Amino acid sequence: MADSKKTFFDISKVRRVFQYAAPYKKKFYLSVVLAILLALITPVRPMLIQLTVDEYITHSVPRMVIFVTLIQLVIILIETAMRFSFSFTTAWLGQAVVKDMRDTIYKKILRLNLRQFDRTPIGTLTTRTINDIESINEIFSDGLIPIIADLLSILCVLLYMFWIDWRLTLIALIPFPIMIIATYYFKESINRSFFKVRNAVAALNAFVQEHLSGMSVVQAFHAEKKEFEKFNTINRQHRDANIRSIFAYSVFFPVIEIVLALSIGLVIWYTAREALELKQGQQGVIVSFILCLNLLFRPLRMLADKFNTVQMGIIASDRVFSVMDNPDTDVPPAGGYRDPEHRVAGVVDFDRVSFAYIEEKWVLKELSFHIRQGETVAIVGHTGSGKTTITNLLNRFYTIQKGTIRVDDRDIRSLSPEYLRKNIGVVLQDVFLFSGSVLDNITLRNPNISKEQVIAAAKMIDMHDFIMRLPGGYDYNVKERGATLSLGQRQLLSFIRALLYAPSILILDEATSSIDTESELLIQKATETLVKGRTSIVIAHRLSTIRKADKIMVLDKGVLVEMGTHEELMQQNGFYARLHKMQFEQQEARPASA
Ligand SMILES: Nc1ncnc2c1ncn2[C@@H]1O[C@H](COP(=O)(O)OP(=O)(O)OP(=O)(O)O)[C@@H](O)[C@H]1O
Repeated sequence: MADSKKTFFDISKVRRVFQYAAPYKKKFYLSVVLAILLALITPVRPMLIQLTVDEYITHSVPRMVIFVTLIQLVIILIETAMRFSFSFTTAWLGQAVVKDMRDTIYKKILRLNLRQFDRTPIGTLTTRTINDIESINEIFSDGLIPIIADLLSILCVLLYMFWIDWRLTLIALIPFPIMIIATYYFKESINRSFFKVRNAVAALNAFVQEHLSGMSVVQAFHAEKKEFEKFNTINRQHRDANIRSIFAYSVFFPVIEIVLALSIGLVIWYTAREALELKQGQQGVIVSFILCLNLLFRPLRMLADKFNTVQMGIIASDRVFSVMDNPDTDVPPAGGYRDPEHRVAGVVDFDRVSFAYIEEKWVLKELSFHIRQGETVAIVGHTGSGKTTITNLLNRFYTIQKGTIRVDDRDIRSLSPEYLRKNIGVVLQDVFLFSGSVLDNITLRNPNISKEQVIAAAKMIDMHDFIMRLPGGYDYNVKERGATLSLGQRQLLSFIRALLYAPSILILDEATSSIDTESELLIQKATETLVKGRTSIVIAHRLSTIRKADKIMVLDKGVLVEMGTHEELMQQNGFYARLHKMQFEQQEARPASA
């Protein structure tokens, strides 16, 4: 709530949101002009009604009654057309702004440093991109411009009323303080419940999203009942928050009706009294005032709601701008070195590198090693020893705190990340597949890679026949009807991807388990094809890879404890030999469990 108060009239935020409407100036000015015209046309009908009653009905001029009624009809048609254009223009403006803002924020998210994704739950960024930006849309379609239009209409009607009879207007406005007080309490109450509803929706979203992803764990551990209870609690909070806001509306609208009835009653009472005293007709004024009061109350009733909408929009814009202004992007300020003509040779140096994801909790400590061009290096070590971290750092997904990482003798901090990453191919352990065809998942929709090239690469690692056996072959939708590919098959798809990008340096995180025999053999062969002729860093779990590696690096708690060939390290009978005994002898006994 404090947050909402702080940002309510933050003009700088409103201005910044409206900057996004700058490319659509014509639509913006059109909506302002329409708002003014609508305000000016609002008192015309009461005016004509008063004229009809006082002049033509009282003095029995039926021809003129029909004529003025026809004029009224035309005015109603014009007003309706203008109202339609106004609603359409403001909604159009909102949608155009929302589209541009979504593009901007998504572009920004794509460039954020990976560290940001460790800190911010994915759900939060989804909310920023979808829900918060939708609230900003409402600043245009239901908020600021409609508020200005309504206030102008109210002003015009009031001016007309004062012009007709200022005393009667003041009488009619006597019950207004009740309405102002009711509006204030309504606004506060709706605001509070709106926040609660929003939080409840976010909680529901997060809960369902997380638990659907982890459904196998829920079912495997028979946690359905507990999970349902948790869901039920959040669902109840959601219902209660909604009911609170429904209650506020249910009280507010009847109160406004009462105030309107009081005003009309006062107008009739006062004019009737005057008419009796002064013996003169006031029919036209009464009819016209009743219509004016209706025209006054209609926008007033919705004003509190619209103020809330603007307030929510401004709070949402604050959140969206905080993502847009996040300085932690991966593009170095000075651009960085690139050489589009040549690939890097693939010499890698880590020079006394220390790194911590979280301050002072060192994951890598004073790590130094040298990898020659074309060499295959296997990294082994216990889980959590820092193997994946080394590959993250080489890709510059994170920035090191101490030491230097060099590729071909150039500090990677001086290289453009795009150039660096173009030269590094990555095959992850758990390959993420986007919904789409096998082909799209291999090429990542890069138009420079033809289907023929993909087929040639697939043939190189014996995957072509497997893909052709899928329904639709290369067009098979990998996520269709939940028929996803196995871990090994997914990894093989990313082998094809790596082959196509022909990187100078290859990073391969071998899958540890659940690989069927066929995929295991294919992966072994594909690995041999892939590492040939390029510098390769393999986070190794397979004996075949480790034995054939030119060099094995043994990591323990972020420290390089041993380095050498398999034979050398076995002879040393140290950490590697023990690790080998523990992990790999068992594996050797059953090399490819199905
Ligand atoms: N994004 C992160 N934020 C904070 N800490 C992290 C992050 N990623 C990894 N760590 C921590 O850094 C340490 C090294 O992790 P890393 O993933 O490099 O180990 P690993 O040797 O590759 O392990 P595994 O064999 O299980 O994949 C671990 O203690 C881990 O908890």
